[in-house]
Amino acid sequence: MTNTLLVAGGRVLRPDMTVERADVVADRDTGEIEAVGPNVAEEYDPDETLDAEGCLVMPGLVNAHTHVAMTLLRGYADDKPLDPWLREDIWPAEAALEPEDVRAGAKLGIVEMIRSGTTAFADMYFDVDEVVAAVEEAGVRARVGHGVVTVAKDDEEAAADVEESLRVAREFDGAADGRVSTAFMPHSLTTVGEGLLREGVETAREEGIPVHFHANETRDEVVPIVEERGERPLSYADDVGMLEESNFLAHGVHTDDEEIELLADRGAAVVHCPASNMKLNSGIAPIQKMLDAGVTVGIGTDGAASNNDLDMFDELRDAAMIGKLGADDAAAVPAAAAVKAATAGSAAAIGVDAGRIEVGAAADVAVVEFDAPHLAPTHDYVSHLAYAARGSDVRHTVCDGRVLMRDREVLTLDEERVVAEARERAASLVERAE
Ligand SMILES: CSC[C@H]1O[C@@H](n2cnc3c(O)ncnc32)[C@H](O)[C@@H]1O
Ligand SMILES: [Zn+2]
Repeated sequence: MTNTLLVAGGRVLRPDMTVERADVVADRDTGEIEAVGPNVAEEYDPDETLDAEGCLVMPGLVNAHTHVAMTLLRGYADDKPLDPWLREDIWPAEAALEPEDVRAGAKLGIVEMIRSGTTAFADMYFDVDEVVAAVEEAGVRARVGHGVVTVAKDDEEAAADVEESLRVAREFDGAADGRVSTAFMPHSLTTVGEGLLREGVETAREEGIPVHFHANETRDEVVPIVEERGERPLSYADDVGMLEESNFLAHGVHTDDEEIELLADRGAAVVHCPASNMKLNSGIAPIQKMLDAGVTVGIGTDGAASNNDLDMFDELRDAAMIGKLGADDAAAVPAAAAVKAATAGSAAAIGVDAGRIEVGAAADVAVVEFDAPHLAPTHDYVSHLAYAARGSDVRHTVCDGRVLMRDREVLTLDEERVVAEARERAASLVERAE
């Protein structure tokens, strides 16, 4: 007998963005969706049932680029562009981080994500064992990695940082019953020196470890690469071997047409972070052009210090809105494209078999309640997901067939304690940093 979870009585968002009345059955032993259909509930005697009456059952959202523990620095430094923000505020504060801070910040971020229907995320940070422990306890899915920065380090320290990222990628792959996967994560093309970047990427390729990095985020980052190397950043990344199909880069704001073709040709994915790009005034990524070229596009929040929340509903609305401004075309990045990017696109980008309600896919589900005034009337469910719904409309969240939030109560973490601990750790972190 299989151990099953039934999500009953709702409407289901299918991979082609159509919506139908259907029940969803998850096999909790395999963590996969076992059945989807209008009358499948009759065939099962489920171990657990979630009521989805008046709700839309959609794939759990996938936050394809974040620094989850940066929730501790939410609101710590605002209203600056990327470079001074990192150098004057964020990096000095992060230098004072203790492993317990990373655990507390990660738990806070994960609670926020579970509450807003996110079931998987990709994370680049430090003290990755603490992030993994938080993921394990919370029941979500994540691709994690240690972010490498070699600038301002001596040769020995720099090489050790690369080695640490590879070690982390080897050690934690498959942790938390397979819900954790890993990547080698050089921070960016300008913050990691060429020699070590090439060595690290080559080792990662040899061992089948994906690579995740920030790229083409600001004009200030692109210009020196072009001036020093006489080539565009993604041409350099390609030469280093960073545009393989399993690899994914965050931002891609200042990406020209040739670089878009290169991405499409090589198969590396782009994770669009519209809120962070707006807040740091980094620019507008050419997302519609990327979609037209066949590039895999996912969506991420980036860290909570440049967003300032981890709500993927905000993010997919921002993606749809700013996509129109960037393309100077109201038809660009339509609702369905944004929803696809935040689900199947993000899942493909980070390499998890989720992001779609389909038999055999991971049983990662968000059940969104549609009875709030801001969702009435409901002419079009997909339109509402992109332009009107909020994270707080999520009623239940399921990952790997396990209920993480039922009727807006997070079951796997003690929300009050998580928030209190994060407040305490953030206060002492900031004291230590000043
Ligand atoms: C070395 S771990 C990751 C590193 O990235 C920093 N970070 C946060 N947001 C951004 C961003 O938008 N671009 C580049 N780097 C960013 C974070 O503070 C960590 O130091
Ligand atoms: Zn980032």
